[in-house]
Amino acid sequence: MTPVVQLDGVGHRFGSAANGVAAVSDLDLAVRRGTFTTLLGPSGCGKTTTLRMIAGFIRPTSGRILLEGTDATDTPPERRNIGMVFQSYALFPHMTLTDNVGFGLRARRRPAAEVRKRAGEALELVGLSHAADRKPGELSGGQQQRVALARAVAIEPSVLLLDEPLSNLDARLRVQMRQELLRVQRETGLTAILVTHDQDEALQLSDTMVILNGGRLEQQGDPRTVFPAPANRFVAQFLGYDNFPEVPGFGPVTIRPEHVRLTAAVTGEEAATDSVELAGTVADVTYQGSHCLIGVDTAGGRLNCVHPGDDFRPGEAVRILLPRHRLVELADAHTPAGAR
Ligand SMILES: Nc1ncnc2c1ncn2[C@@H]1O[C@H](COP(=O)(O)OP(=O)(O)OP(=O)(O)O)[C@@H](O)[C@H]1O
Repeated sequence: MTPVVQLDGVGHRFGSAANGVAAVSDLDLAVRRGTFTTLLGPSGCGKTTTLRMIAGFIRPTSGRILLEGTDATDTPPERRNIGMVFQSYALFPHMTLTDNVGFGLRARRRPAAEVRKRAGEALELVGLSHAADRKPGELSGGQQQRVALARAVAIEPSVLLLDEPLSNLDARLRVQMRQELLRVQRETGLTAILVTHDQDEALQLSDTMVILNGGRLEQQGDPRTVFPAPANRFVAQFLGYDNFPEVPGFGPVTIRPEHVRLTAAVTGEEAATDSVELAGTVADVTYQGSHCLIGVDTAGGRLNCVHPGDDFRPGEAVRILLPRHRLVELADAHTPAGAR
C-alpha cells in the first residue's frame, strides 16, 4: 500500500552551508494510512522541523517528500490537504466554535450547508456540540484544544499533524486528552503524526514511534518492539534504562532500574544461573514511599535500582542480581550525534 506520507533522504539546513545548522539529516520515513506515528526526541532534535516540512512550511534542502505517492516537495501548504493542531490552540477569539471549526471548509469554498453539517459533526466527535455557539474565550484549555482538533478533522485531511498539542495542559488533563486524541484518530481512521518529547505519550499513542537525535533517526518501530529492545545507548537512556554497567562476559548492555535485584551480601544464597551476580556498595538511598531508589557502586560502574523495601543504608555491601533475560545488549555503543 502506498504510504500516505513518505520522506526520502529528507534534510533541512538552516543558514548557509558553512555556518548553518543541520536541523534534520537524511531522514527516511513511510507513514501507513490510518496509523498514529509519533516523532519523539529531546529539545532541538528536529521534530518540529520535520513536521513543518511535511506541512510545507519549510522546504527540505535535500531529499523529497511524497504525499499519497506523489512528489509534493514543492507543493505549497494550502494545496497539501493537511490538518494541523498546535501547542497554542490558534483559534479565532471573535468566532463561535461552529465558525472556528468550519473555517477550513469555508476557505475551501464548500457550500454553507455542508460547512454547517461537517462543523457540527466534528464538534460532536470531540464532545462539544452543546457549546457550538460559544466563543473560545468561554472554554477551558482542554476544551479549546478539542475545538482545534475538531477544526483540523473537519476538513477530512489526508494527514493530521499535531505539534505538541497537549503540552500546555496540566498533567491530569494531558493524560485524559491523550485518550481522547487516540479515540478521535481511531474513530475517524485518520493518519496522524504527532510531535512530542514525552516518551509516555509516545508509548501510549503510537503505532510507530520515530526517535530522533541531532536531526537523525535513532530507531523506529512499534512501542512494544522498541521499548524492550532499544538499539543503542541514546534510545535506552531516553526511554529510562538508566544503567549501563560493565558486565563480565557481555558487550555493551543496559538494564532498567526496576529489573535490578539487591540482596544483603551475607545471605549466602546461591546465585541463580539465570542471573548475573555483581558485588557492590550502596551509595545512596532515596525514599519514595512504595519503594526506594538505590544507587550502588560496582567495579563496572554505578547501578540504579528500584527496590521494594527500605532495608538498605549507604555504605552497606550488597549482592546485585541482574536477570539475564532483562539484560538488553546494545547493537552499538552510542556515538554522540555531533561526532558523526
Ligand atoms: N528558524 C530557525 N533558524 C535557525 N535554526 C533553527 C530554526 N528553527 C530551528 N532551528 C534549529 O534546528 C534544530 C532543530 O529544531 P526543531 O525546532 O526542529 O527541534 P525540536 O526537536 O522540535 O525542538 P523542541 O522540542 O525544542 O521544539 C535546533 O538546533 C534549532 O535550534
